[in-house]
Amino acid sequence: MQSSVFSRPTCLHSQQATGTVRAPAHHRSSVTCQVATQEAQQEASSTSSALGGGPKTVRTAVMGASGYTGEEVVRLLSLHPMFAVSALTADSQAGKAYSDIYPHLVTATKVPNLVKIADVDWNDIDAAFCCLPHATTQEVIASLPSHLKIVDLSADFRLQNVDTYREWYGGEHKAPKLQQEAVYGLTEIYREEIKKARLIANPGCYPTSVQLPLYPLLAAGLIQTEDIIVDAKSGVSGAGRSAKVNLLYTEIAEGINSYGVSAHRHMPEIEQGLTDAAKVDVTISFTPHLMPMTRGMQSTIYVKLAGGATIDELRTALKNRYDQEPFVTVLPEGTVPHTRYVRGSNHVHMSVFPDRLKGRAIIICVLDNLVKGASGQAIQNLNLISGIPETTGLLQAAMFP
Ligand SMILES: NC(=O)C1=CN([C@@H]2O[C@H](COP(=O)(O)OP(=O)(O)OC[C@H]3O[C@@H](n4cnc5c(N)ncnc54)[C@H](OP(=O)(O)O)[C@@H]3O)[C@@H](O)[C@H]2O)C=CC1
Ligand SMILES: CC(=O)N[C@@H](CCC(=O)OP(=O)(O)O)C(=O)O
Repeated sequence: MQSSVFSRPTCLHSQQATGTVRAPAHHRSSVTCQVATQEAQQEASSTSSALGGGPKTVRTAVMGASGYTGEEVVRLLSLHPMFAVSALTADSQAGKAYSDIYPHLVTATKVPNLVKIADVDWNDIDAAFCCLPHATTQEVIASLPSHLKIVDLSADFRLQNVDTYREWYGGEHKAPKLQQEAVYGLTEIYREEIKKARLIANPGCYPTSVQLPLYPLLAAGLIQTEDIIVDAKSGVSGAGRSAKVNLLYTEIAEGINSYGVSAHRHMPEIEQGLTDAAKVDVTISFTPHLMPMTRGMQSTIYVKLAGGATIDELRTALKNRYDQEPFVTVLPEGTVPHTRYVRGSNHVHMSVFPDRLKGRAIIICVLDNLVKGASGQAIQNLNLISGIPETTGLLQAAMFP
């Protein structure tokens, strides 16, 4: 069993000296990368898989591997010492070699060809990443054998209330029992529940970028539960790889547009998490925008301070909450987050600013929609439920410039 899906050495970090330097939080994303990658990999190699106490290598299947999030799982697993890619599925692209559809992964000579889901031998698989379009996933997952650990990247199991699912996704939930079993995979918030889970509902990209900053602030009563306004922006890869006219270069370049105005299906998902934090109903105003960039996401969030709280208190609360988190960095006062500083990485950057309007704050949070917004967080969650260090295979710094 191979521990890397690539045929050549892919990580120079594994040849570098170890150390125990811990950088200041705002530098941590890049500075500790070389050290921590090796530490995590050594720790991972000495940890038995929690998946039945069987082989150390976890044999994974990536369903929907011809799509963008599936590709991102395969790309990230090239640096993962414990997860092997043992099956790749596709629909229209089934039958092809992986490098035929993703030539940048031409060195991934050890990955299997794309097959239909029905042709996977699940006896040879320990865990699955489900990267299928939402509403197609419920029946697929319900049909899989129960020994599998599953991280579902679609929205199908995120909403705990199936009535809310019907309202926003336009149909009855087809696996309501499984829905009750699913654990929402916002790792930094629900880590302990995730460790014990078999089925993870991986969060949406927008919901990750809104809940990570707001959850601790609502839980601490530092911001009001009303009049939360989220202005969010996404790169085009957020819409997947399938061909659509509105995603053509000619329709995207040199302009931006809002979509899903007052109606985007991520609103109930975000409200579910924020309500859990505040312990009272929270509603938000949320408007997403499509940006002429390939990947990246920014949520600019306008909130009202609660009970005389100050901007410094908000910043301190977030810093304290995320100080030990390897993937979440609260930037120093006055520092503006940029999507380009998290591009290709599992890192989240956030910052708190005073609004010119008294009693209000502006919070900005950025991430890569395909990594922390999807496939990176999915691997982080499977690391957790496999009993290996959560950072395994994920500590690479952002691609810049
Ligand atoms: N893109 C992003 O930034 C994010 C996406 N997500 C979610 O992740 C999931 C995957 O998204 P993404 O990778 O962007 O989507 P893509 O459209 O890029 O890929 C979809 C994949 O699913 C396969 N597929 C489509 N229909 C079927 C079917 N009926 N049966 C079996 N396989 C099928 C496709 O196969 P083929 O190509 O062979 O036809 C392809 O491999 C979605 O639920 C999405 O909402 C979540 C967070 C962020
Ligand atoms: C740019 C773009 O189209 N983004 C997608 C969101 C990303 C995503 O796929 O979210 P889910 O996992 O919830 O489906 C959208 O707005 O529907």
